[in-house]
Amino acid sequence: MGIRYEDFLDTAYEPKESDLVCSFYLEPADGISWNGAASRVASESSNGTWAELDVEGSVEDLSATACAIDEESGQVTVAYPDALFEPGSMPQILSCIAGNIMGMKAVDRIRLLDCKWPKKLVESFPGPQYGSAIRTEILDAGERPATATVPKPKVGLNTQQHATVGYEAWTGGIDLLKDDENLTDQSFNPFEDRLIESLAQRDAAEDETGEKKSYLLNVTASGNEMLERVDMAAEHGCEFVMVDVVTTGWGAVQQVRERCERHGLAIHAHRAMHAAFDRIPTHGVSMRVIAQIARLCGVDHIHTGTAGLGKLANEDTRGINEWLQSDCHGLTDVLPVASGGLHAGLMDQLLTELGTTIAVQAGGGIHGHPDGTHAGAVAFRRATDAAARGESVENAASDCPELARALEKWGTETPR
Ligand SMILES: O=C(O)[C@@](O)(COP(=O)(O)O)[C@H](O)[C@H](O)COP(=O)(O)O
Ligand SMILES: [Mg+2]
Repeated sequence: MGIRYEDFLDTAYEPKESDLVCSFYLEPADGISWNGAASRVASESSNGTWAELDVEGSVEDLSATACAIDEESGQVTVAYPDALFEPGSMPQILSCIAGNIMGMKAVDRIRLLDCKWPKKLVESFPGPQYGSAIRTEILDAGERPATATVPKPKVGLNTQQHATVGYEAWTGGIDLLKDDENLTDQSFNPFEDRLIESLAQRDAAEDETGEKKSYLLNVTASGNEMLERVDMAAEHGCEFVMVDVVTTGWGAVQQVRERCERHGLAIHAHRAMHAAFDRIPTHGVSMRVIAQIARLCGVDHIHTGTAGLGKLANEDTRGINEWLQSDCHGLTDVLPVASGGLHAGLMDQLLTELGTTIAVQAGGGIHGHPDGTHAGAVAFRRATDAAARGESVENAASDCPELARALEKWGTETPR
Protein backbone atom coordinates (compact mmCIF):
# COMPACT_ATOMS: atom_id res chain seq x y z
CA MET A 1 0.00 0.00 0.00
CA GLY A 2 1.42 3.37 -0.99
CA ILE A 3 0.58 6.34 1.17
CA ARG A 4 -0.51 9.13 -1.19
CA TYR A 5 -2.39 12.34 -0.50
CA GLU A 6 -5.62 10.80 -1.93
CA ASP A 7 -5.58 8.18 0.81
CA PHE A 8 -6.31 10.89 3.40
CA LEU A 9 -9.65 11.88 1.84
CA ASP A 10 -12.89 9.94 2.47
CA THR A 11 -16.11 11.96 2.63
CA ALA A 12 -18.04 8.80 3.54
CA TYR A 13 -15.96 8.38 6.69
CA GLU A 14 -17.93 8.75 9.95
CA PRO A 15 -15.58 9.96 12.73
CA LYS A 16 -15.25 7.54 15.65
CA GLU A 17 -16.02 8.61 19.23
CA SER A 18 -12.29 8.25 19.92
CA ASP A 19 -11.24 10.58 17.05
CA LEU A 20 -10.17 14.18 17.59
CA VAL A 21 -12.31 16.05 15.05
CA CYS A 22 -11.01 19.42 13.81
CA SER A 23 -12.78 22.05 11.71
CA PHE A 24 -10.60 24.12 9.43
CA TYR A 25 -11.29 27.08 7.18
CA LEU A 26 -9.36 26.75 3.92
CA GLU A 27 -8.66 28.68 0.76
CA PRO A 28 -6.99 26.29 -1.71
CA ALA A 29 -4.16 27.81 -3.73
CA ASP A 30 -4.52 28.31 -7.49
CA GLY A 31 -4.47 25.01 -9.31
CA ILE A 32 -5.28 22.97 -6.19
CA SER A 33 -8.77 21.43 -5.94
CA TRP A 34 -10.76 21.30 -2.73
CA ASN A 35 -10.13 17.55 -2.55
CA GLY A 36 -6.44 18.17 -3.12
CA ALA A 37 -6.23 20.83 -0.40
CA ALA A 38 -8.29 18.84 2.12
CA SER A 39 -6.30 15.64 1.64
CA ARG A 40 -3.01 17.51 1.94
CA VAL A 41 -4.15 19.06 5.24
CA ALA A 42 -5.11 15.63 6.62
CA SER A 43 -1.88 14.09 5.35
CA GLU A 44 0.64 16.70 6.47
CA SER A 45 -0.98 17.03 9.90
CA SER A 46 -0.87 13.29 10.58
CA ASN A 47 1.62 10.88 8.97
CA GLY A 48 1.80 11.73 5.27
CA THR A 49 4.09 13.80 3.05
CA TRP A 50 4.28 14.97 -0.58
CA ALA A 51 6.02 11.81 -1.93
CA GLU A 52 4.27 8.45 -2.20
CA LEU A 53 5.58 6.19 0.56
CA ASP A 54 5.65 2.43 0.13
CA VAL A 55 5.08 1.15 3.67
CA GLU A 56 2.90 -1.91 3.07
CA GLY A 57 1.69 -3.15 6.49
CA SER A 58 4.89 -1.97 8.19
CA VAL A 59 3.47 0.99 10.03
CA GLU A 60 0.40 1.44 12.16
CA ASP A 61 -2.26 3.35 10.26
CA LEU A 62 -2.20 6.69 12.03
CA SER A 63 -3.54 8.58 9.04
CA ALA A 64 -6.07 11.37 9.57
CA THR A 65 -9.09 11.55 7.27
CA ALA A 66 -10.54 14.64 5.59
CA CYS A 67 -14.17 13.59 5.90
CA ALA A 68 -16.21 16.67 4.99
CA ILE A 69 -15.68 19.57 2.59
CA ASP A 70 -18.07 22.56 2.38
CA GLU A 71 -16.77 24.68 -0.47
CA GLU A 72 -19.31 27.42 0.21
CA SER A 73 -18.23 28.13 3.76
CA GLY A 74 -14.67 26.99 3.10
CA GLN A 75 -14.92 24.56 5.99
CA VAL A 76 -13.11 21.22 5.96
CA THR A 77 -13.43 18.58 8.71
CA VAL A 78 -10.52 16.30 9.55
CA ALA A 79 -10.75 13.31 11.92
CA TYR A 80 -7.58 12.18 13.71
CA PRO A 81 -7.16 8.71 15.27
CA ASP A 82 -6.29 9.10 18.95
CA ALA A 83 -3.30 6.77 18.57
CA LEU A 84 -1.63 9.57 16.63
CA PHE A 85 -1.35 11.61 19.81
CA GLU A 86 0.77 11.37 22.93
CA PRO A 87 -1.78 11.41 25.78
CA GLY A 88 -1.37 14.50 27.96
CA SER A 89 1.09 16.33 25.65
CA MET A 90 -0.41 19.53 24.26
CA PRO A 91 2.75 20.53 22.33
CA GLN A 92 2.65 17.20 20.42
CA ILE A 93 -1.04 17.55 19.59
CA LEU A 94 -0.54 21.12 18.33
CA SER A 95 2.45 20.08 16.24
CA CYS A 96 -0.07 17.87 14.42
CA ILE A 97 -3.25 19.95 14.09
CA ALA A 98 -1.64 23.43 13.97
CA GLY A 99 1.86 22.59 12.74
CA ASN A 100 3.36 22.55 9.25
CA ILE A 101 -0.06 22.78 7.60
CA MET A 102 -0.16 26.47 8.55
CA GLY A 103 2.62 27.09 6.05
CA MET A 104 1.69 24.79 3.14
CA LYS A 105 1.82 26.30 -0.39
CA ALA A 106 -1.22 24.19 -1.33
CA VAL A 107 -3.47 26.56 0.64
CA ASP A 108 -3.50 30.36 0.53
CA ARG A 109 -5.29 30.56 3.87
CA ILE A 110 -5.88 27.99 6.61
CA ARG A 111 -7.42 28.48 10.06
CA LEU A 112 -8.05 25.94 12.80
CA LEU A 113 -11.56 26.95 13.86
CA ASP A 114 -12.74 24.40 16.39
CA CYS A 115 -12.01 20.97 17.88
CA LYS A 116 -14.25 18.20 19.18
CA TRP A 117 -12.12 16.54 21.89
CA PRO A 118 -12.62 12.81 22.53
CA LYS A 119 -13.09 11.53 26.08
CA LYS A 120 -9.85 9.49 26.34
CA LEU A 121 -7.70 12.38 25.17
CA VAL A 122 -9.48 14.85 27.47
CA GLU A 123 -8.97 12.50 30.42
CA SER A 124 -5.22 12.50 29.77
CA PHE A 125 -5.20 16.19 30.84
CA PRO A 126 -5.76 17.55 34.36
CA GLY A 127 -8.11 20.43 33.51
CA PRO A 128 -8.59 23.29 35.98
CA GLN A 129 -8.45 22.80 39.77
CA TYR A 130 -11.05 25.47 40.57
CA GLY A 131 -12.47 27.30 37.52
CA SER A 132 -15.39 29.58 38.46
CA ALA A 133 -15.36 28.14 42.00
CA ILE A 134 -12.47 30.48 42.81
CA ARG A 135 -15.23 32.95 43.64
CA THR A 136 -16.28 30.91 46.66
CA GLU A 137 -13.28 28.66 47.40
CA ILE A 138 -10.71 31.49 47.43
CA LEU A 139 -12.72 34.75 47.39
CA ASP A 140 -16.02 35.92 48.94
CA ALA A 141 -17.58 36.79 45.59
CA GLY A 142 -20.38 34.22 45.66
CA GLU A 143 -22.26 34.34 42.35
CA ARG A 144 -21.20 37.85 41.31
CA PRO A 145 -18.36 38.59 38.89
CA ALA A 146 -14.92 38.61 40.50
CA THR A 147 -13.34 42.06 40.10
CA ALA A 148 -9.67 42.66 39.32
CA THR A 149 -7.36 45.56 38.60
CA VAL A 150 -3.93 45.98 37.03
CA PRO A 151 -1.90 48.89 38.43
CA LYS A 152 -1.27 51.44 35.63
CA PRO A 153 1.11 52.44 34.18
CA LYS A 154 1.58 48.76 33.45
CA VAL A 155 5.29 48.84 34.33
CA GLY A 156 7.46 51.45 36.05
CA LEU A 157 5.89 51.67 39.52
CA ASN A 158 8.34 50.66 42.24
CA THR A 159 7.44 47.97 44.75
CA GLN A 160 5.99 50.30 47.36
CA GLN A 161 3.94 52.23 44.80
CA HIS A 162 2.61 48.93 43.39
CA ALA A 163 1.61 47.60 46.81
CA THR A 164 -0.02 50.89 47.79
CA VAL A 165 -2.10 50.90 44.61
CA GLY A 166 -3.14 47.39 45.59
CA TYR A 167 -4.23 48.55 49.06
CA GLU A 168 -6.21 51.45 47.58
CA ALA A 169 -7.98 49.15 45.12
CA TRP A 170 -8.65 46.32 47.56
CA THR A 171 -10.10 48.67 50.20
CA GLY A 172 -12.22 50.22 47.44
CA GLY A 173 -13.88 46.81 46.91
CA ILE A 174 -11.73 45.08 44.29
CA ASP A 175 -11.14 41.34 44.88
CA LEU A 176 -7.93 40.78 42.93
CA LEU A 177 -4.78 42.79 42.25
CA LYS A 178 -3.23 41.64 38.94
CA ASP A 179 0.25 42.10 37.54
CA ASP A 180 0.43 43.31 33.96
CA GLU A 181 1.54 40.82 31.31
CA ASN A 182 4.97 42.45 30.95
CA LEU A 183 5.69 42.90 34.67
CA THR A 184 7.84 40.02 35.90
CA ASP A 185 11.13 40.51 37.81
CA GLN A 186 12.54 43.82 36.62
CA SER A 187 14.92 45.87 38.78
CA PHE A 188 12.43 48.71 39.39
CA ASN A 189 9.96 46.23 40.97
CA PRO A 190 11.62 42.90 41.83
CA PHE A 191 9.44 39.80 41.94
CA GLU A 192 9.87 38.63 45.54
CA ASP A 193 9.78 42.12 47.07
CA ARG A 194 6.61 42.82 45.11
CA LEU A 195 5.07 39.57 46.31
CA ILE A 196 5.87 40.21 49.98
CA GLU A 197 4.88 43.90 50.00
CA SER A 198 1.65 43.33 48.06
CA LEU A 199 0.54 40.47 50.32
CA ALA A 200 1.22 42.62 53.39
CA GLN A 201 -1.11 45.28 51.95
CA ARG A 202 -3.57 42.54 51.04
CA ASP A 203 -3.69 41.38 54.65
CA ALA A 204 -4.29 44.93 55.84
CA ALA A 205 -7.08 45.40 53.30
CA GLU A 206 -8.71 42.13 54.39
CA ASP A 207 -8.64 43.29 58.01
CA GLU A 208 -10.17 46.60 57.00
CA THR A 209 -12.89 45.27 54.67
CA GLY A 210 -13.58 41.84 56.15
CA GLU A 211 -13.54 40.52 52.57
CA LYS A 212 -11.08 37.97 51.18
CA LYS A 213 -8.60 39.49 48.71
CA SER A 214 -5.91 38.01 46.52
CA TYR A 215 -3.21 38.70 43.97
CA LEU A 216 -2.70 37.47 40.41
CA LEU A 217 1.08 37.31 40.58
CA ASN A 218 2.82 37.07 37.21
CA VAL A 219 5.31 34.17 37.39
CA THR A 220 6.05 34.16 33.65
CA ALA A 221 9.71 33.25 33.03
CA SER A 222 11.78 30.42 31.58
CA GLY A 223 10.67 26.90 32.67
CA ASN A 224 12.56 26.17 35.89
CA GLU A 225 12.63 29.79 36.99
CA MET A 226 8.85 29.88 36.63
CA LEU A 227 8.45 26.80 38.84
CA GLU A 228 10.61 28.42 41.52
CA ARG A 229 8.39 31.51 41.37
CA VAL A 230 5.32 29.30 41.81
CA ASP A 231 6.90 27.78 44.93
CA MET A 232 7.72 31.27 46.22
CA ALA A 233 4.14 32.41 45.70
CA ALA A 234 2.87 29.47 47.74
CA GLU A 235 5.52 29.93 50.42
CA HIS A 236 4.38 33.54 50.99
CA GLY A 237 0.68 32.69 51.08
CA CYS A 238 -0.49 33.80 47.65
CA GLU A 239 -3.45 31.78 46.27
CA PHE A 240 -2.97 32.54 42.56
CA VAL A 241 -0.29 32.72 39.91
CA MET A 242 -0.61 34.36 36.50
CA VAL A 243 1.05 33.02 33.37
CA ASP A 244 1.37 34.55 29.89
CA VAL A 245 0.31 31.21 28.40
CA VAL A 246 0.92 31.97 24.71
CA THR A 247 4.36 33.51 25.07
CA THR A 248 5.41 30.91 27.65
CA GLY A 249 4.23 27.91 25.65
CA TRP A 250 1.86 25.06 26.50
CA GLY A 251 4.53 22.64 27.66
CA ALA A 252 5.58 25.12 30.33
CA VAL A 253 1.94 25.80 31.22
CA GLN A 254 1.50 22.08 31.84
CA GLN A 255 4.51 22.11 34.17
CA VAL A 256 3.07 25.07 36.09
CA ARG A 257 -0.27 23.26 36.40
CA GLU A 258 1.47 20.24 37.93
CA ARG A 259 3.35 22.42 40.41
CA CYS A 260 0.20 24.40 41.29
CA GLU A 261 -1.59 21.14 42.07
CA ARG A 262 1.03 20.49 44.75
CA HIS A 263 0.32 23.90 46.37
CA GLY A 264 -3.39 24.19 45.59
CA LEU A 265 -2.75 27.44 43.65
CA ALA A 266 -5.16 28.72 41.01
CA ILE A 267 -3.85 29.81 37.58
CA HIS A 268 -4.80 33.02 35.79
CA ALA A 269 -4.01 32.80 32.07
CA HIS A 270 -3.10 35.99 30.24
CA ARG A 271 -3.19 35.52 26.46
CA ALA A 272 -0.73 38.20 25.32
CA MET A 273 0.32 37.42 21.66
CA HIS A 274 -2.93 35.52 20.97
CA ALA A 275 -3.84 38.06 18.31
CA ALA A 276 -0.78 37.00 16.30
CA PHE A 277 -2.62 33.69 15.81
CA ASP A 278 -6.28 34.58 15.85
CA ARG A 279 -6.85 38.14 14.65
CA ILE A 280 -7.08 37.49 10.88
CA PRO A 281 -10.36 35.54 10.55
CA THR A 282 -9.17 33.51 7.53
CA HIS A 283 -5.84 32.27 8.96
CA GLY A 284 -4.17 30.90 12.07
CA VAL A 285 -5.74 29.38 15.17
CA SER A 286 -9.01 30.70 16.59
CA MET A 287 -9.28 32.03 20.15
CA ARG A 288 -11.93 29.35 20.64
CA VAL A 289 -9.30 26.64 20.13
CA ILE A 290 -6.76 28.53 22.29
CA ALA A 291 -9.36 28.62 25.09
CA GLN A 292 -10.02 24.89 24.67
CA ILE A 293 -6.29 24.13 24.90
CA ALA A 294 -6.00 26.30 28.02
CA ARG A 295 -8.87 24.44 29.73
CA LEU A 296 -7.37 21.03 29.04
CA CYS A 297 -3.97 22.24 30.28
CA GLY A 298 -5.68 23.35 33.47
CA VAL A 299 -5.88 27.14 33.83
CA ASP A 300 -8.68 28.49 36.07
CA HIS A 301 -9.15 31.85 34.33
CA ILE A 302 -8.49 33.03 30.77
CA HIS A 303 -9.04 36.36 29.02
CA THR A 304 -11.67 35.97 26.30
CA GLY A 305 -12.56 39.55 25.43
CA THR A 306 -15.32 42.03 26.15
CA ALA A 307 -17.92 41.19 23.46
CA GLY A 308 -16.65 44.23 21.54
CA LEU A 309 -17.33 46.70 24.39
CA GLY A 310 -13.65 47.28 25.27
CA LYS A 311 -10.55 48.65 23.49
CA LEU A 312 -9.27 45.39 21.97
CA ALA A 313 -10.49 43.47 18.95
CA ASN A 314 -11.85 40.10 19.82
CA GLU A 315 -13.95 37.30 18.43
CA ASP A 316 -17.08 35.51 19.62
CA THR A 317 -16.54 36.13 23.34
CA ARG A 318 -19.96 34.78 24.20
CA GLY A 319 -19.46 31.53 22.21
CA ILE A 320 -16.04 30.94 23.76
CA ASN A 321 -17.37 31.62 27.27
CA GLU A 322 -20.23 29.18 26.70
CA TRP A 323 -17.73 26.48 25.75
CA LEU A 324 -15.59 27.20 28.82
CA GLN A 325 -18.67 26.78 31.00
CA SER A 326 -20.03 23.74 29.15
CA ASP A 327 -19.51 20.07 30.01
CA CYS A 328 -16.43 18.58 28.38
CA HIS A 329 -16.13 14.99 29.61
CA GLY A 330 -16.29 16.13 33.23
CA LEU A 331 -13.55 18.78 33.06
CA THR A 332 -13.86 21.65 35.56
CA ASP A 333 -15.04 24.90 33.92
CA VAL A 334 -12.86 27.98 33.36
CA LEU A 335 -13.77 31.48 34.55
CA PRO A 336 -13.65 33.81 31.52
CA VAL A 337 -12.00 37.20 32.07
CA ALA A 338 -13.33 40.37 30.43
CA SER A 339 -10.62 43.01 30.28
CA GLY A 340 -9.23 45.78 28.07
CA GLY A 341 -10.70 49.29 28.08
CA LEU A 342 -13.38 48.48 30.65
CA HIS A 343 -14.74 51.03 33.09
CA ALA A 344 -17.73 51.37 35.43
CA GLY A 345 -19.96 52.90 32.73
CA LEU A 346 -19.81 49.71 30.64
CA MET A 347 -20.66 47.18 33.34
CA ASP A 348 -24.39 46.82 32.79
CA GLN A 349 -23.92 46.42 29.02
CA LEU A 350 -21.10 43.92 29.60
CA LEU A 351 -23.01 41.73 32.07
CA THR A 352 -26.09 41.84 29.85
CA GLU A 353 -23.91 40.43 27.05
CA LEU A 354 -21.82 37.96 29.02
CA GLY A 355 -23.68 37.14 32.24
CA THR A 356 -22.17 37.14 35.73
CA THR A 357 -20.00 34.01 35.67
CA ILE A 358 -16.93 36.00 34.69
CA ALA A 359 -14.12 38.04 36.13
CA VAL A 360 -13.96 41.71 35.12
CA GLN A 361 -10.67 43.61 35.02
CA ALA A 362 -10.16 47.38 34.80
CA GLY A 363 -6.77 49.07 34.86
CA GLY A 364 -7.14 52.49 33.22
CA GLY A 365 -10.84 52.31 34.13
CA ILE A 366 -9.91 52.42 37.84
CA HIS A 367 -6.55 54.24 38.08
CA GLY A 368 -7.66 56.88 35.57
CA HIS A 369 -10.61 57.89 37.78
CA PRO A 370 -10.56 61.68 38.38
CA ASP A 371 -10.28 61.12 42.14
CA GLY A 372 -7.71 58.34 42.01
CA THR A 373 -7.45 54.61 42.53
CA HIS A 374 -9.60 54.17 45.65
CA ALA A 375 -12.51 56.16 44.17
CA GLY A 376 -12.08 54.30 40.88
CA ALA A 377 -12.28 50.98 42.72
CA VAL A 378 -15.41 52.01 44.64
CA ALA A 379 -17.06 53.09 41.37
CA PHE A 380 -16.12 49.90 39.51
CA ARG A 381 -17.24 47.58 42.31
CA ARG A 382 -20.48 49.49 42.80
CA ALA A 383 -21.24 49.39 39.07
CA THR A 384 -20.43 45.66 38.86
CA ASP A 385 -22.60 44.78 41.87
CA ALA A 386 -25.46 46.86 40.52
CA ALA A 387 -25.20 45.38 37.02
CA ALA A 388 -25.09 41.86 38.49
CA ARG A 389 -28.45 42.63 40.14
CA GLY A 390 -29.81 43.99 36.85
CA GLU A 391 -29.66 47.63 38.00
CA SER A 392 -28.40 50.29 35.55
CA VAL A 393 -25.13 52.04 36.36
CA GLU A 394 -26.84 55.41 36.03
CA ASN A 395 -29.30 54.41 38.73
CA ALA A 396 -26.53 53.08 40.95
CA ALA A 397 -24.67 56.37 40.57
CA SER A 398 -27.48 58.21 42.33
CA ASP A 399 -26.14 57.09 45.70
CA CYS A 400 -22.47 56.62 44.82
CA PRO A 401 -20.58 59.89 44.13
CA GLU A 402 -17.47 57.96 42.98
CA LEU A 403 -19.54 56.22 40.30
CA ALA A 404 -21.22 59.48 39.32
CA ARG A 405 -17.75 61.01 38.78
CA ALA A 406 -16.69 58.04 36.65
CA LEU A 407 -19.80 58.39 34.47
CA GLU A 408 -19.17 62.12 34.20
CA LYS A 409 -15.68 61.36 32.84
CA TRP A 410 -16.26 58.28 30.66
CA GLY A 411 -20.02 58.03 30.23
CA THR A 412 -21.05 54.60 28.94
CA GLU A 413 -18.81 54.71 25.87
CA THR A 414 -16.26 52.22 24.59
CA PRO A 415 -12.76 53.78 24.58
CA ARG A 416 -10.87 53.78 21.26
O1 LIG B 1 -2.50 45.82 29.26
C1 LIG B 1 -3.73 45.86 29.04
O2 LIG B 1 -4.19 46.39 28.04
C2 LIG B 1 -4.61 45.16 30.03
O3 LIG B 1 -3.89 45.13 31.24
C3 LIG B 1 -5.91 45.94 30.22
O4 LIG B 1 -5.65 47.23 30.69
P1 LIG B 1 -6.82 48.31 30.75
O5 LIG B 1 -7.86 47.81 31.71
O6 LIG B 1 -6.16 49.54 31.25
O7 LIG B 1 -7.38 48.48 29.40
C4 LIG B 1 -4.80 43.71 29.60
O8 LIG B 1 -3.50 43.21 29.39
C5 LIG B 1 -5.65 43.48 28.38
O9 LIG B 1 -6.99 43.51 28.73
C6 LIG B 1 -5.35 42.14 27.71
O10 LIG B 1 -6.17 41.94 26.60
P2 LIG B 1 -7.27 40.76 26.53
O11 LIG B 1 -8.05 40.88 27.81
O12 LIG B 1 -8.09 41.06 25.33
O13 LIG B 1 -6.50 39.52 26.44
MG1 LIG C 1 -2.18 44.20 30.47
